[in-house]
Amino acid sequence: MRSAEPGFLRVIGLMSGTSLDGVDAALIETDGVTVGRRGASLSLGYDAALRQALYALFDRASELRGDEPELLSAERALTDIHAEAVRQVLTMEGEVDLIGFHGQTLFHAPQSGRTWQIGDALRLSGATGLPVIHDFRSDDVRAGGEGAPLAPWYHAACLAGQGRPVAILNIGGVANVTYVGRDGTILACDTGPGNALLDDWALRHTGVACDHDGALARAGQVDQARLTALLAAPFFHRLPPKSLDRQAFIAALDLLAPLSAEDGAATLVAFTVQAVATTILPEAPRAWFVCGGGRHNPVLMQALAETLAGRVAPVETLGWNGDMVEAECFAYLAMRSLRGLPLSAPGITGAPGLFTGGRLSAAAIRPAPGFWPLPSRDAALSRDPH
Ligand SMILES: Nc1ncnc2c1ncn2[C@@H]1O[C@H](COP(=O)(O)OP(=O)(O)OP(=O)(O)O)[C@@H](O)[C@H]1O
Ligand SMILES: CC(=O)N[C@H]1[C@@H]2OC[C@@H](O2)[C@@H](O)[C@@H]1O[C@H](C)C(=O)O
Repeated sequence: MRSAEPGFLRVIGLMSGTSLDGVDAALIETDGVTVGRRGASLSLGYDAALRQALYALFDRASELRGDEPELLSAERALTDIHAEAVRQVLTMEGEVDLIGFHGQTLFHAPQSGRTWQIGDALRLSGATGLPVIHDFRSDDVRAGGEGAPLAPWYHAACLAGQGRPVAILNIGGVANVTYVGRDGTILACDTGPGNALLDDWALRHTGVACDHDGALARAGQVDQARLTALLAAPFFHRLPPKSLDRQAFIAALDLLAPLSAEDGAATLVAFTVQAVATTILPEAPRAWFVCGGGRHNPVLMQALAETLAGRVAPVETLGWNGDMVEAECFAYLAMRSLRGLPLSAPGITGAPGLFTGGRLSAAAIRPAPGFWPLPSRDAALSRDPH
């Protein structure tokens, strides 16, 4: 079925985040400016073998050339899970026009001019018969930006009528915030760790890569001296925009190693929360709406509510699906890329202007009627509120 809205395409966004838990897929209808109907969505978990293969690649990502057999084999497996996710959405939704494929970030070092998301877009296009936009971050980094976060474009497009200043806080493997000021100015950055360190800590101590419902952290005490040491890192004194690699604070696990499983988990939760609280924003947000897997952790949510000045609530309060915001975001960004609309902005990624980004891969595509020709870039830009 075609999108009912003229100029809108039906786009599947695919996100596999830094938590390494799997891939999220979500369909939205959009023209890259306005968000229309949200359609089917689902998550497919990585199996243990793929998760381990990816984790092993993280550890040596900065030295990889890109043609190592174990890298290529993980990339194929990763791509095929994404193709399966698309197939399942197609079964529920019928005709779709475009895919936005984030890929798995292996390495993110914008200060060295590199950000690297693996995933074979041409293979995905061939497997699904759909055009695929991918590699969303490289152009921004080449232009001098952080390459992340990119979700603020989507957060801002979805916010409507909330009292400002307002913040959307995503707590994934890494945490990031979108701040919208009184005058609508958008400022964004990664705030610090999200769940990734806590997942690694839980895996080490319990064999399960998640402190489910905060059970460990709830039973522990924060080690204030170690927390202070962690928060002394220069990152927390930098102004936004700024971004992080998943492994940026991995040494925290060694610092906390002498602690019990419970105290270490409590300290890591406090680390995530204090990192958010110390993020330098123009004004304290009146409300923080939280998305990403961290909002399922009640101990983390309670600590955020006790620490932040404004109201703290899950994005479900706004009628959003907090598990699918990032997948929807990459559908939205794919449409923006297709139309040549900006993905970069000074307040979001620190790029020195407004730039588009992303690449189109199309193998054996069956474009839906009306897909070509695209709306003109100039017409799109003149209607873009950002
Ligand atoms: N019930 C729960 N209790 C505690 N933590 C949970 C629960 N459910 C999910 N999580 C956390 O959420 C994480 C997944 O979050 P999410 O899917 O937002 O991450 P991601 O998309 O990989 O990250 P990123 O935003 O960095 O790309 C899990 O790894 C886990 O730590
Ligand atoms: C390099 C990279 O993959 N960064 C991710 C990661 O996960 C959360 C945070 O760090 C954010 O900066 C970004 O993802 C979201 C979707 C973004 O670009 O907005």
